[in-house]
Amino acid sequence: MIKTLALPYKASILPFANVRVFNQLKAKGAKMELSITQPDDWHLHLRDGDLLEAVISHSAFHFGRGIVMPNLKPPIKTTAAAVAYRESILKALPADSDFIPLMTLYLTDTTTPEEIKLARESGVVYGVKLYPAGATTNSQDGVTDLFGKCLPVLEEMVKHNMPLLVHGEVTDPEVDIFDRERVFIDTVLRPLIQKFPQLKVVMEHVTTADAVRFVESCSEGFVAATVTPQHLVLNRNFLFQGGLQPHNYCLPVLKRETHRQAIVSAVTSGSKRFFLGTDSAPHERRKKECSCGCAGIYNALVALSLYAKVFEEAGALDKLEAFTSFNGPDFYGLPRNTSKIKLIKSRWKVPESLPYASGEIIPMFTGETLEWLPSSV
Ligand SMILES: NC(=O)N[C@@H](CC(=O)O)C(=O)O
Ligand SMILES: [Zn+2]
Ligand SMILES: [Zn+2]
Repeated sequence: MIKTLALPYKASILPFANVRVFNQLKAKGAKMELSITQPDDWHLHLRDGDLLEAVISHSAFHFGRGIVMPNLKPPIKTTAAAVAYRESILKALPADSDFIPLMTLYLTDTTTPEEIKLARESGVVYGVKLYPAGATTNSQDGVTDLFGKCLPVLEEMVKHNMPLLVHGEVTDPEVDIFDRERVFIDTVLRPLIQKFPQLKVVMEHVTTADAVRFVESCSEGFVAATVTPQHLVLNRNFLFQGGLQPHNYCLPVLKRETHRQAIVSAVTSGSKRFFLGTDSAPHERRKKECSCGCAGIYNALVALSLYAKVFEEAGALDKLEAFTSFNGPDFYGLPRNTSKIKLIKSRWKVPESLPYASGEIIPMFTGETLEWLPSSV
């Protein structure tokens, strides 16, 4: 029985997983499906309370595991808080779900090396998140001076092989918002990696050709990057298409077309350094559609369809599975999933709104028709 998350589709399905055969069938205009190892989401915002309850089933349907970001209010700064947050996620999961939340800690100027040790010993914390203070949603408590305040913690992280997950933008208001990732690489990331070559670093949601070049220049296995669907399919024109588009606003902000193309080339090249991280970031509609709207795109429903589209259009469907399902666990030193998921080449309509107890969420590509419908096997 095929389950499709209440998104009905009509298709005469020819099951197979071979991309060459797939292309032959495509040429003949037949309906097609891909079978791939269940993907994981290596950058995910699940929130808490009724927002958590509204979104959890979407991520749990598509992904085996998710690296859960700690930027709650208040942030998840301790292992004890991460353990409690994990419990509330498990409680909110649909009864038949095997989804595994991989927890993270929010790094502050006062995080202690002992906390890193506790995190590693807990067996449920898989990364420590660096938000430069003020860089993005709920980052007020983030780090103000990484090299001045966090060296002992970083040393401890190397000792425990604990990855540092980085929102890579400087916060200096003098720096143009479109340059903040590039400047962060030069002023923070490169010196950091020179100082700690053994530190595992994930540059989250890369948006520029500069980030791609930087990640490719680092040692494989130590520095990697997550890539969101929006930075693969949208450029900055989509922020202003026919008027201001708040649901296309996220941080780092969308960049110009040449940067988008560089990211597409990087992920479809088959490089092991890049893997799936949706940065799915739900906000209640009124917090996006207002005079000072929040950054964050809710893409959990559409992410796999969009990644598949990007790889298909690049003629690289044979590289999709490594990006969605192999490179992430390999980098984190975790086993790959053994279950499978299908992507059916069938048109489906994205819901216009997702109502929940406190309001509604507007999903990315609201009301539009996409191809590649994810379904369970
Ligand atoms: N990406 C975003 O625009 N927003 C994220 C935070 C983040 O990942 O920077 C959020 O928590 O809403
Ligand atoms: Zn971020
Ligand atoms: Zn994020």
